[in-house]
Amino acid sequence: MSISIPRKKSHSGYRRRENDWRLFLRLLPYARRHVRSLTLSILLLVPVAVSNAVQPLLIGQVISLIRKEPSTYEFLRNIPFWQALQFLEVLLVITVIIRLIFTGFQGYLVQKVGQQITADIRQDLFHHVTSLAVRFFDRTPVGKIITRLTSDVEVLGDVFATGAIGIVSDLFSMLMIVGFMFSIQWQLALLLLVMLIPVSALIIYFQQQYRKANYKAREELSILNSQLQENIVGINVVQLFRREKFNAELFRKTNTRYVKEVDKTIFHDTAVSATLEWVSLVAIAAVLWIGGYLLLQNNLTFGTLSSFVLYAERLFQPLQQFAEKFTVIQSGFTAIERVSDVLDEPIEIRDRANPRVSVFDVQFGYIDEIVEHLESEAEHSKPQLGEIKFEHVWFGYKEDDYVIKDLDFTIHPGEKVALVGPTGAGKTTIIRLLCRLYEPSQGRILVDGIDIRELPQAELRRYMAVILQEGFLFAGDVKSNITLADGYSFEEVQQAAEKTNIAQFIEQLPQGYNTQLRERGTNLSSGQKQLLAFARAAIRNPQILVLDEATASLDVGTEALIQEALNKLLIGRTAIIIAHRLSTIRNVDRIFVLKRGELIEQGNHEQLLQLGGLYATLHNLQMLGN
Ligand SMILES: Nc1ncnc2c1ncn2[C@@H]1O[C@H](COP(=O)(O)OP(=O)(O)OP(=O)(O)O)[C@@H](O)[C@H]1O
Repeated sequence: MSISIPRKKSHSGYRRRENDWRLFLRLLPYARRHVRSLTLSILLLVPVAVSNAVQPLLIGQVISLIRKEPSTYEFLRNIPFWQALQFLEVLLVITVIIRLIFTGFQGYLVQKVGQQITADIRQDLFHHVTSLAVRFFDRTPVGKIITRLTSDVEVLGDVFATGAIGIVSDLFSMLMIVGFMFSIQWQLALLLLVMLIPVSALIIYFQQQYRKANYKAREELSILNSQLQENIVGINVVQLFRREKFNAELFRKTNTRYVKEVDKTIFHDTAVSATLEWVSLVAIAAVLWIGGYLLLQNNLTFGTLSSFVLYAERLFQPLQQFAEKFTVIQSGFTAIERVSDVLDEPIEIRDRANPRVSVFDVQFGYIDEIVEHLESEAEHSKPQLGEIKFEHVWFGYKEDDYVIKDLDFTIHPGEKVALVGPTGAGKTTIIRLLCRLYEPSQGRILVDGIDIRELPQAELRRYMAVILQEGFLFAGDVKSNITLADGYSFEEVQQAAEKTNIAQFIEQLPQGYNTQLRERGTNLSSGQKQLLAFARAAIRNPQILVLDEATASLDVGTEALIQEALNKLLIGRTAIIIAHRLSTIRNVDRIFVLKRGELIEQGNHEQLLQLGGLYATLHNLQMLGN
């Protein structure tokens, strides 16, 4: 178990920082599905922004009116004082009510849409990740994928949940305020505007720094989660080999790095708030200083000065909110960038757009028909389907490092072939290639004369059943672990269990077929898990059966029971059996002996013994062992 996860120096944050605009465009298809709610929520921001900008003006007018200053609007001067005052107060109350109601409703709407968009993205990510080729999972730590699917998507949701979309309204508010200010008194308006420019530049700088730190923090979080996941999954090894202290130290180091990066984000975030805090006070002081001077010179009324004191505060207030939201949006962009990394991961193994053929078209319409056909005639005639052909197949997990070299063989319908060879010879790899979990670098693989790349993957995998050494079980009951949501009836499940001689074992479980299994089947033994894997294969009536060390974890008694069931199951089907214990494959039709990815011997047990090659050596060694 390796705990250290290579830390890429040039992570994609540096490698390819997509510009924000392009990242934003990635959200558009999702936003388009909720276009009405989104438009409404943006439209609602307009009256909120207008009310916000109008309030200081109204307050200034009230003061001017009371002090009978010339800056009072003409039409207010022409109506009785109390009526004018009432008019301004009513307007003020209306603006307050508009802000109150619309802000609340808008917030609710945006959050609701945000949650839906987040759920859509999460769903797409899940679908995409589960469609990716095994190669992707070979190189990507699970924790990293989980972080992207959970917390990165969550951060994206925060963009909506915190109302960061209201950034539009903050911008609009600022524009409205600037407009109103210039309409009242241009010198003071200019003063505030000039102050706004360097402050905005400073904020943009801090935000950029924040973004960089945030990307790194998210990367560290991925590593942290990977370590966590690895330690939990491998808890037995961790405890048996007393790695707790050592792993805790590794974890502490990553944790410290994570906290350091988060600290940086906090620093840049608070730097923005602090800057804005004092700038808004300086702005008020500047307005009072210059405004006071103008007032003393009778170039400014008291009412207008009051309006500007309020404007100075309000101009920086949206900027402050803008900065806060900008921080959330920056994290959101980081999240889109990271989520996009996964979404952009090409699906290496795809079905052809128009698959030319279907394996089921060959002779029968549907697999069950094939099986029915086989079961009725199997005893008497040789099956016609289930041929496997490897044509000069080469393959390497890494480019040019071939682990399968020029494999060229045909397995005839109904033939039972065993793959033997030393550890690492490439036996499992052959199975993976046959199931199209990986694609050959050169050559092709044919099933019943059809190149497997021409077949939809679902059909190919329905045509064959693979039983691995480690049966994987999902959380759920025994029944659903056999059907795997394929719509088989309870009777069929029972029949499959009986066919594989495991019905008795299932009935002994506390609730029989309804016994709940824990995640990864931790409440069953390895042998018991394996038994369920046999039933899972049997119910599917596969034409090709692949057993990869499938009986290795069974005790001798159970193995004999399963072997008997297997013998029945194998009738009329092609089978590939991987086994290390050569005694279990003595009766197969042909044995392929592999060494470093090459097929070096083939024949039946007797022939190979006579040949006196690698098989004979392995056989003799095992005989000595017994
Ligand atoms: N996912 C992988 N990524 C990179 N290399 C791999 C991967 N899986 C297997 N290999 C390498 O490919 C070679 C063949 O492996 P394979 O699992 O096919 O051997 P095998 O014959 O099934 O071995 P065993 O008998 O131990 O199960 C080995 O050298 C192994 O290290």
